[in-house]
Amino acid sequence: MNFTKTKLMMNLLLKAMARSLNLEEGSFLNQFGERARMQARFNFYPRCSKPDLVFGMKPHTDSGITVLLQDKEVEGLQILIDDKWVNVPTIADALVVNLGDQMQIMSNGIFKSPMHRVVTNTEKLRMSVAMFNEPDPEIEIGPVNDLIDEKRPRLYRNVKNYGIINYKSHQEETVALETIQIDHHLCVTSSLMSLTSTKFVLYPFKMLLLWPIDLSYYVMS
Ligand SMILES: O=C(O)CCC(=O)C(=O)O
Ligand SMILES: [Fe+2]
Repeated sequence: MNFTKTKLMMNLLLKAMARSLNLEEGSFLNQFGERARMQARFNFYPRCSKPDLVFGMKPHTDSGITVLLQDKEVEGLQILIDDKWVNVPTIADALVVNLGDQMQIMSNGIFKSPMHRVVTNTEKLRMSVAMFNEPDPEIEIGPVNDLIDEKRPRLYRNVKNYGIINYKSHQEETVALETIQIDHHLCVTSSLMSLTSTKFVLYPFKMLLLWPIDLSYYVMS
């Protein structure tokens, strides 16, 4: 994967996501700033004789927005849907896009940051490449104003350098989002739940998105 091209694709996605919520195109992208971070991680999961005891990667949520190139054949990535771990299918040459906590924050809870993990197996090793795009840690990010109203009050405080908060929570096995969550009356939260359920959506241009979004106007060259 190429850094510049991946960033261009992520920028398009961020604009498309904003438009899908009838927001101004830069509502998410501008919060990433000129000095947004882009990091790559190459994951190697060897075969394991005790896959029921050993994770490839323990359950976590990503911090920003992630584009993942999975192993062509070997499954291993799972996301948590309704308290059940569900395999993310392998599709040759497809990119998996995963939204992290900061997208949940900026969208005031509309886009979900799915809990995910990687399991090992006894037969085959697995590899993946993840590209992580995060807002400039110096920039304060927060829910887009147009997504806050009486029916949908602000769910998160503004925050800077969320990557570090998420990293520390991962080490301590606590939930990072809870540290910046603003608690409201229960009925408000439950009305939001119907909007936020995570789904797999497969698009003709081979992108597997781990959240519901209408990208019908968006064309990849
Ligand atoms: O290897 C994978 O499929 C997922 C890796 C992952 O979740 C991560 O690097 O954050
Ligand atoms: Fe991840």
